[in-house]
Amino acid sequence: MGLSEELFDRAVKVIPGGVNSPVRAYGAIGIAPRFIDRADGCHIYDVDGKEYVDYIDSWGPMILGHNFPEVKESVLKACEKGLSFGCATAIEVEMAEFICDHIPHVDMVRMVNSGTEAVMSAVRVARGFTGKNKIIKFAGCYHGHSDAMLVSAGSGVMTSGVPDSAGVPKGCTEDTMTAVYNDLDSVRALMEQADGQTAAVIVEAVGANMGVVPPKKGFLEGLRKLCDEYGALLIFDEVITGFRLAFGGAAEYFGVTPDLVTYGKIIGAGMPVGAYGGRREIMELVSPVGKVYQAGTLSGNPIAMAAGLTQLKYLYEHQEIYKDLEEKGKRLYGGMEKILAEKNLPYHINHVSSLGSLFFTEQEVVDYTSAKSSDTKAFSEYFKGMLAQGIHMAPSQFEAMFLSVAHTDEIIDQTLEAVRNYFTK
Ligand SMILES: Cc1ncc(COP(=O)(O)O)c(C=O)c1O
Ligand SMILES: N[C@H](C=O)CCC(=O)O
Repeated sequence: MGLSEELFDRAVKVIPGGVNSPVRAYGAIGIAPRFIDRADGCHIYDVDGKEYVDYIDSWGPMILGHNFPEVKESVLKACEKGLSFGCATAIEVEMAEFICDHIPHVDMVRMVNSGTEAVMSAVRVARGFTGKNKIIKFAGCYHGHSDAMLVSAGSGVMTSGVPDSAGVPKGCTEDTMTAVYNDLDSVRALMEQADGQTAAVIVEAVGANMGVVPPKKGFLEGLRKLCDEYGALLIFDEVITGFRLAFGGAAEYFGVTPDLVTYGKIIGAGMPVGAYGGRREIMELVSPVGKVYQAGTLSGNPIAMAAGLTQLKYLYEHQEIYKDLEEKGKRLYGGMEKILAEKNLPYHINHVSSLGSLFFTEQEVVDYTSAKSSDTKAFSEYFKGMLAQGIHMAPSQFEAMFLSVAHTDEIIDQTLEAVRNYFTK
């Protein structure tokens, strides 16, 4: 028994499921999770001293790779001044100015501590602004674990086969309507049903919590039009795509402008941060200027701001990174597609730039239903086969693989070799 197994045995006695977030528990895999000691570049090391190529990247924020020197230094420097003041700071103003100066659809932004908080707050603002209550989300899209969003959610909710959560009163979700991803007719039907009472449509512009599901051509543009037609706000949840697909996130990548946007872990470079922002007239409704209450003791934490701002500035000044990530994505996911074809395997790869998923299904995956047709047992065997070869991926069929600039061509080719080995059984 290794140290990870020993730690897991101890953990399950004192932490529900032994983990602080469900998907980490390897629930669908049936082995103890790897307990991680440290990470550097594209590698992660477990407590047993094993090295893995990491394709989780802390679920997205490590765009520059783990332990990126400038980010680490900024954190150490900020720590010397104190860890938290619960008061206004210069760095949070700098962070907000930087985002507002460089993201055209963000005039004002409010920092929070997680993606969950960002979405919960954005939805509240959308309701406050429009004076309407109904929200449309998409089956298989995950927007964190606030009560109103735990309806047909993706990510860990999908992996564990729990369609909704216990403990969420019916009243909290009765205004949440669920549409089919990539299906504009389903959105129009709900808008009609809501009879002018839709406050907002919230969408992951690239679905990344039912595995990676790209928007079909015209889908995001269609959402924009429907929102305008029915007087609803369009919210892009860019917790995964923001500053990753392009500096301006999915909005820039696909050329569609949302009214509100939510960010998460990426703007903290891995520190616990979230943010929501958008047009001035909407954001001016947020307390203390407006009537929509939202607060947070640790919001705008100076250490998190230092890490995040350093990463954002680096990304902005080195935008060639986005072309590089696109190329890396083609090399990895395109390479996997070729291996599947070589081996006559009917499975599907979906990818958008650095995000990708291999689905163990013969169906093209375009929405929640087709994602769910995947053979999760086959995924689980594949996961174990890749882990044994030193490749660390999300332990669920319904999560994305994340590339960083630290994944070199050589590392990607080694990963492809591991994929080929696995399928040469
Ligand atoms: C698209 C999306 N929105 C919201 C969240 C919630 O963020 P957090 O886990 O930081 O609360 C996540 C991930 O967890 C996410 O992927
Ligand atoms: N899919 C989630 C984030 O994007 C997984 C992270 C978590 O919930 O722990």
